[in-house]
Amino acid sequence: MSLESITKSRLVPVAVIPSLSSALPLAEALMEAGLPHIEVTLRTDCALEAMRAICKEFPEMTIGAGTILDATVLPELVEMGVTFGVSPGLNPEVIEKAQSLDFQMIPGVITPGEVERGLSMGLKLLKFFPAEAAGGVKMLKALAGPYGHTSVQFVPTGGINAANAQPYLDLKITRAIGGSWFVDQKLVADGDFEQIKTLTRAAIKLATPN
Ligand SMILES: O=C(O)C(=O)C[C@H](O)[C@H](O)COP(=O)(O)O
Repeated sequence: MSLESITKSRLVPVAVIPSLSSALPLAEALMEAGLPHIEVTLRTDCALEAMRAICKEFPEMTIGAGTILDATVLPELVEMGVTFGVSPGLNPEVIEKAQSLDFQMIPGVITPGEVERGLSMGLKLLKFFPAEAAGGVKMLKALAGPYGHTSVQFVPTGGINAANAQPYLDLKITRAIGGSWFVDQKLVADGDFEQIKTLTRAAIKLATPN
């Protein structure tokens, strides 16, 4: 499976799943709202099981794993049908292992040095993280100067919400934006999937090009 639905919607939902019982209702809410993909962060004990359940019940969804901090988890992700991985930083060991498994990683970068490290490893899609704290749209625009003519694109993530998303989306170098504001951890924990659907529909409206 490709990243087609991410490229089309320009939106990556970054979810923290507190308990296994929330996994399928969350995936269903995203599907019903019109977003057939999810990034599940590896920050909770049930994250792997949650991804396995979503892969099984929603084979039409594109599933990604977030917060990949070491390479050892990668074979299991591939085996269960996860399509892409996201990490807060660029860890060459993780990238090399992912490449050997033909698994797409979207590592986090901020600085020109990190961008070039990614380029030298053949990566075309990088996460700009933590976007707001690291200079936001201004920083990303500055990076678009020397790197805009290459084929690299970014997924700005970190501190992005409905109020500040638009200027990121307006940049050609932005493939998609990532965020948790419409799949908020508290809403997931409270089981408020109706509100998640409402926020997701609004986020899709904001991000999807006309
Ligand atoms: O751990 C990862 O691999 C991540 O993907 C980090 C997340 O992108 C951000 O934690 C989301 O940031 P917020 O939208 O501000 O909640």
